[in-house]
Amino acid sequence: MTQASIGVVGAGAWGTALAQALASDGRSVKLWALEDGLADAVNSTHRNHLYLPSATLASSIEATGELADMRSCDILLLVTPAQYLGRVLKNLEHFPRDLVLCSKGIEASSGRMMHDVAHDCAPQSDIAVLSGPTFAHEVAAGLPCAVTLACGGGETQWERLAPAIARQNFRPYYSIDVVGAEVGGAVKNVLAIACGVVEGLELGQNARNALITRGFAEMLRFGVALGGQPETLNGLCGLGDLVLTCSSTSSRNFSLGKALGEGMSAKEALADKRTVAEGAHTAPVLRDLARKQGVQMPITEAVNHLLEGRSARDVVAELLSRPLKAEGHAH
Ligand SMILES: NC(=O)C1=CN([C@@H]2O[C@H](COP(=O)(O)OP(=O)(O)OC[C@H]3O[C@@H](n4cnc5c(N)ncnc54)[C@H](O)[C@@H]3O)[C@@H](O)[C@H]2O)C=CC1
Ligand SMILES: O=C(CO)COP(=O)(O)O
Repeated sequence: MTQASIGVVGAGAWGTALAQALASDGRSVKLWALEDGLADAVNSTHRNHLYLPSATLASSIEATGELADMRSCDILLLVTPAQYLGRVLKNLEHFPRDLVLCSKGIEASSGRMMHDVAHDCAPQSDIAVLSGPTFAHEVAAGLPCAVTLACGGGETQWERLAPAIARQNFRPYYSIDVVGAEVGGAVKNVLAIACGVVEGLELGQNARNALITRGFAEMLRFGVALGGQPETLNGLCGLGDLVLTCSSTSSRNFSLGKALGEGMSAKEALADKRTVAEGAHTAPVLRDLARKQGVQMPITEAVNHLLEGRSARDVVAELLSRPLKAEGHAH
């Protein structure tokens, strides 16, 4: 049987790392890069100097600046920042049967989750979500990791995707819960900003772990309200990614929060960034969706206050002054 041909759309840190993981067994992988000259630089130097300078890339990665070159792919991994997914999909001329969404966020202008954005553009394709605890630089270095691969097309899609995506050190776990997988990735980015603030203010490890646990309760409430399964959020794409991202300055979201906790203004912290801190874009739309669903998300509300310019100390004091309640309370 011939191997499915794979394309990766988006040559930021994560798209580049995914291309590298998939090319690690010598398979050829197409990689679309937006920036002028980046595709040529990747092909000639086997490096992505803009987004992942630490990695040496396989020569079987073929980068291109032309989206039209992705038309021959059987499987496309979509790895743009969440706010650009709709725009890039509109420019794709042809959609393969399998689309794998790898962005972690919610479209701010419409409140749509990524699978809704993709479905609206490509209603004939089966849509899967790949998400989990995966810092790009570690994946690109070939270190082991595991992800949730939630297949909207069910087991038959999994049977197509698993052999194309699994590698010795890159282990996908099957799920059918696309909504749960997307909620995990989108919400953990917002919570990582909050944990960074705790680090920046030097509030200690107890406070950070309280925030992770209470943040997880928010993620669960929101995910279940949208129709996701609790067991998905207990897994790699939920709790697993939350713990990773809330514990390390390798996370752009955690680092953003840390800068805010150290006293930098949101405007300064977000200025002139080539790389994306998705939580800053997701936080307002997540708050609006949660309010619409009647789901309480006090940490998400607090992150919004910070991004709107309130001082980190005031926001933390407000969180700590909330009325006491039962730990397992549903709201
Ligand atoms: N970096 C990581 O470790 C991981 C990132 N992700 C997710 O992957 C997604 C992409 O993140 P990264 O690759 O880290 O991005 P990055 O921060 O490394 O790079 C920014 C990306 O935005 C793209 N971009 C900028 N303007 C654009 C436009 N107008 N249209 C389309 N694309 C545009 C750039 O071409 C580049 O690919 C995000 O949703 C992120 O949450 C998921 C897992 C791990
Ligand atoms: O999603 C990630 C790890 O799983 C990367 O986190 P950041 O986007 O915060 O860097």
